[in-house]
Amino acid sequence: MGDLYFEKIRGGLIVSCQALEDEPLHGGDTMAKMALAADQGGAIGIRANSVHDITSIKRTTRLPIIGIIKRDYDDSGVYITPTLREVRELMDAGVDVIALDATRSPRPHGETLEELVAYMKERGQRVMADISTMEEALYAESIGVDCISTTLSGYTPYSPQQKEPDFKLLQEAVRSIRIPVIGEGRINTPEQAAHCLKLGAHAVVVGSAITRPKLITERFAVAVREASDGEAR
Ligand SMILES: CC(=O)N[C@H](C=O)[C@@H](O)[C@H](O)[C@H](O)COP(=O)(O)O
Repeated sequence: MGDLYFEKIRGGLIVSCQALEDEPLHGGDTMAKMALAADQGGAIGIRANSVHDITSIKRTTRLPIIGIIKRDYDDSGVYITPTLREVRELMDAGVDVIALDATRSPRPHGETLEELVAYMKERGQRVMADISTMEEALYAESIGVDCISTTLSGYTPYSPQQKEPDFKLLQEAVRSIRIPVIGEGRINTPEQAAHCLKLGAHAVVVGSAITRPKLITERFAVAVREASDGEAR
């Protein structure tokens, strides 16, 4: 029998509920309320950052959780679940899947992706590899992760920098990889989310377009300003 988790999320929308310290919605039970709204709106899963948010989301909804801990270490650009310390914290909190940076960038303290994946798999923990290129996707699959997500395309210097989701990477990954491929990153409209599924994504993760009102407001504000400048001319 296949993994029930992947059956449950097949063809569904996962909502990323995150607000960092410098964001207006950070703190309290705000992300739990976001997760409840996502649940009521038809999401089939949540992606969340930090033990605090994960614990409060678990009190509010029973949706399965992809957990991460974003932590900056001085010597590294790797910030999504960078080291064993964050992996252990997430395993103690209990999440359905741990997502981690699976790019080529060196990790803090000389730790390696391979070691972290082996640690989790030995303990029966599902792992999602956040990748930015096909090479990283293939490597992550070869070391035994359970699924990959296109999360980091556009966030490494060697991946395409674009406003749109990386449909090309998604499509190539779906063609070449046997484990589930999740579409994630800059999916800003329902049409783009649907397109990811048409390309063969197992599920999609949408964050900012649903749970970051400051960014959503900025998009409207820019459009309105440009329209009113056009009128004035
Ligand atoms: C690059 C990075 O740090 N991505 C983070 C990963 O957890 C989140 O900040 C994103 O919100 C998430 O990936 C969903 O993407 P978007 O918000 O574009 O829908």
